[in-house]
Amino acid sequence: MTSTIEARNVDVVFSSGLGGRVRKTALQDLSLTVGGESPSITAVVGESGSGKTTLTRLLLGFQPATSGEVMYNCRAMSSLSPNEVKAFRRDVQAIFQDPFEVFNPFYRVEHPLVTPLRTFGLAQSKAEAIHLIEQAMETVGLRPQETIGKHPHQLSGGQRQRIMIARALALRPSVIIADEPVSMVDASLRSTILELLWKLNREQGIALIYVTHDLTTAYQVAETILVLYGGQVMEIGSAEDVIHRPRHPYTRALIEAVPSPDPDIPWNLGDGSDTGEVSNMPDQGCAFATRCPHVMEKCRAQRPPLFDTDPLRASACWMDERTETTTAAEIQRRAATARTVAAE
Ligand SMILES: Nc1ncnc2c1ncn2[C@@H]1O[C@H](COP(=O)(O)OP(=O)(O)OP(=O)(O)O)[C@@H](O)[C@H]1O
Repeated sequence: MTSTIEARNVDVVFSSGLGGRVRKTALQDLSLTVGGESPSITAVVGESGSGKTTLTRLLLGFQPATSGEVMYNCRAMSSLSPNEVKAFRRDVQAIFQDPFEVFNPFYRVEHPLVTPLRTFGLAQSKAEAIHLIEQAMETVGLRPQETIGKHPHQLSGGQRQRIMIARALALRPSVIIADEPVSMVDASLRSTILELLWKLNREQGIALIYVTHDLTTAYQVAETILVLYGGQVMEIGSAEDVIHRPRHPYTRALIEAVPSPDPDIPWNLGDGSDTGEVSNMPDQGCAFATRCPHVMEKCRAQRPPLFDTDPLRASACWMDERTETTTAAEIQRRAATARTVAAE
């Protein structure tokens, strides 16, 4: 059983301009529960300005609700004592979009990991902190001996993002809120990091909120999808229902806007399949039409049509390689190899 965070009918209204006369409702009547008995992955999907960052800040306790309440383990966040707030700060971790912004360029990359371990009393000495950091780095596929001691600019964007995930992990959280964690990494690393988040949920029972503008990656990893527009929940339901049986016109419009690798083949709507399995997807849509385990299976099988259509997107499927940096040339090389396999 993990901790529970619950937003109950929350409004967030910002006042700005002269005398605070300009009012903007960033979230309206929003309710959402994560964690609890069966911790899962909840994706919050919305376009720019829909209120994703405001929701992230609200759930992290950085943004007060104008009305409604955010509960942490059934207690109103606004009523937590300083010690309870400290426990919350360890238990609920965040991963942000830009892994460079979080680092201080003057410190070595392990600095933002050592400090919270000491602050939260999880390590009694620097040596113990380093040991915990090494473990967390290994969990996220980093080699500690090649990482510790470096400065942020000496690592790739993907490595920096994994350090941030390692930082979150080292604090043994029960909830992680990942705000656009893959929007600044390339296609290949995107899959690796999404798979990593997926594993953290499955193997360590961490509840995850995955905030994204990208419906396709939401579908790949999440059990529940919440569609946000103009600060309001347009739709919330199981990933299968939201994608295959969208109820709200806005959700349908979002789905229809997802580009297919083959422009002549629609992504998924229209064939009436209700199986819950993803068999209604055209082969060419594999990279975006499948959820995490299916993606891995299909891509390990190197399905030829996928690689013929769009090498860049297809590269997102290479889940079993922990690629540190993937250049465009490498993607082309992989696509060429796949085409050769297809020809044989
Ligand atoms: N501090 C603030 N003061 C006034 N308005 C704000 C403030 N923060 C956010 N807003 C407004 O609230 C709305 C939601 O903003 P928010 O940053 O949550 O959206 P978002 O979905 O995260 O967008 P993006 O994907 O572009 O980051 C926007 O219209 C924004 O201009």
